[in-house]
Amino acid sequence: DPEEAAHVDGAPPSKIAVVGAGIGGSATAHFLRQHFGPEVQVDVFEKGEVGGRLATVTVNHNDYESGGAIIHALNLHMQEFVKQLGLKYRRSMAGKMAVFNGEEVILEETDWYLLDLFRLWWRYGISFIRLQMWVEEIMEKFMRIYKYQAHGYAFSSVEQLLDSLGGSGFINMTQRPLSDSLLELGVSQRFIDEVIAPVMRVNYGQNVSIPAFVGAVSLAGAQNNLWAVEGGNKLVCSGLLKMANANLLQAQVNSISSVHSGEALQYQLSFTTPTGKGSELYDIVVLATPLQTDGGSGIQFQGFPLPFDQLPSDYHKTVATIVHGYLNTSFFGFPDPRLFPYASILTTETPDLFFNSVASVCPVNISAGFRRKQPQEAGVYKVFSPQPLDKSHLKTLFRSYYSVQVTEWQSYPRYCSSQGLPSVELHPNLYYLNGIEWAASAMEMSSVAAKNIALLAYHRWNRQTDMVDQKDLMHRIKTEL
Ligand SMILES: Cc1cc2nc3c(=O)[nH]c(=O)nc-3n(C[C@H](O)[C@H](O)[C@H](O)COP(=O)(O)OP(=O)(O)OC[C@H]3O[C@@H](n4cnc5c(N)ncnc54)[C@H](O)[C@@H]3O)c2cc1C
Ligand SMILES: CC(C)=CCC/C(C)=C/CC/C(C)=C/CSC[C@H](N)C(=O)O
Repeated sequence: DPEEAAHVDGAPPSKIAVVGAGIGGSATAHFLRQHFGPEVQVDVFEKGEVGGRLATVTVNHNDYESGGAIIHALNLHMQEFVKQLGLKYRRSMAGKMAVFNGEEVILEETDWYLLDLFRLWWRYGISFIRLQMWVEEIMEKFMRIYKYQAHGYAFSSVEQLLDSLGGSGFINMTQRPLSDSLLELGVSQRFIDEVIAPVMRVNYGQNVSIPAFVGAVSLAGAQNNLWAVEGGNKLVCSGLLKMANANLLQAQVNSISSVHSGEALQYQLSFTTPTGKGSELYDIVVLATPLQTDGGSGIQFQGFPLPFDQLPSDYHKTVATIVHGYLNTSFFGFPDPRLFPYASILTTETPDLFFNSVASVCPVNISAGFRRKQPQEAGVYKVFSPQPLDKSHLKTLFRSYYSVQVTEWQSYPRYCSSQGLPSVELHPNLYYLNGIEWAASAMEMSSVAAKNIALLAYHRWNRQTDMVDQKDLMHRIKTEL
């Protein structure tokens, strides 16, 4: 029982560990400092690079996002971090988009908004209006989290959090395929195949049977109000760690054991640093890393049972290939590259198609007079694919190239609508931030989870049960003094 956590009443924790310095771990360190105050020691363990899945690669003296790239205009935690850290916004320059079915471009954006609308209506009826309204409604409900968190409310599970935002409707959305929800909404099968499936492929590398909740987040990520952080999104992570006055330890955590001394429960973290092995005791531990069996954190848990029979299932592999070269526009039906008008190409679910998307990308420092290269010039492109591209794939997509850089990501959960959502409270004072990714994986989801876990840890430590899993929060907040 989490409320049984044993510590001397009234005494604050002296040491807290956070495992992982991606956006989730860095934001957790920041919020823990906010809630527990300046005295507590916050140690952040990171086995790789600060930023985790937010990372850049350098091409020709410019840096490009190879992991998490875009942020929604209504992602308020990310917005607030950027403001507090004195960083700058970079508007996402999407450019024109097209959908390719392996043989030809079947759908394209033009310079004429009204023409685009007319074409959408002609081809799909009012599906796109229904879809837009559906995504807007979900976003509006999602935004409630900021109010609840600002008032200090926390949730003990992802289900409780989602329930407070959108009731059983949101929880159902994590359990049913996106395609079912959209068909029920009156969206046509053709629209699902030609528009929705390509968006799911570019964003989550998966198909329209992923759960409706993550599907809606993915569709929000296809709207045109997106931005990124000037200089690279990972700057938020290093900035938050600094602002939190956290100790960053370059170390891989190998095991976490529970240690009881009298009334008190603590956790012993054993870890490996570049110079040797070590171990430390902590009052509170936050795991801000995926815990899946294959390629996950590799942490062993000793002395206490975990609240799941088995670790959450595997993550999906996404390969991000950044190519500096000349796009082979003939492959898309444009023998003359000067007539190729698109900045990004999405793809339909087509057997034998080896890539999910290819897009001309902007460097993270766009202010230095950037101009998107024309297809007849050498440019920098990002290809997402489920498997690494071989030479023949590269030859198909590019006439020639100067450089190729490959990042193989364990990117997001392999979503399936029958899986449940894992617990985020693993044992008293031991929390699992990335449980939220099984609802949807995005920078803002990890940030929302970070705030929730910092609040939850604080309320559990201080036994403030009236601040956890409260019902009817909208009404409560309105009537609070
Ligand atoms: C290719 C790609 C594109 C994406 N695009 C977007 C996008 O455009 N917009 C968006 O919002 N989201 C996007 N995402 C998702 C987003 O990047 C993630 O949801 C988010 O970055 C997850 O952050 P996190 O801190 O929770 O996890 P991570 O970033 O994975 O951080 C976990 C950290 O823990 C460390 N770690 C693991 N085990 C240990 C251990 N035992 N000891 C010490 N350290 C350990 C890891 O090295 C890692 O740094 C994308 C992801 C990928 C892969
Ligand atoms: C969490 C909420 C409410 C909204 C987030 C919307 C958002 C930004 C979703 C993005 C999801 C995602 C995992 C995108 C990956 S690929 C991004 C891009 N197409 C690229 O080319 O890198």
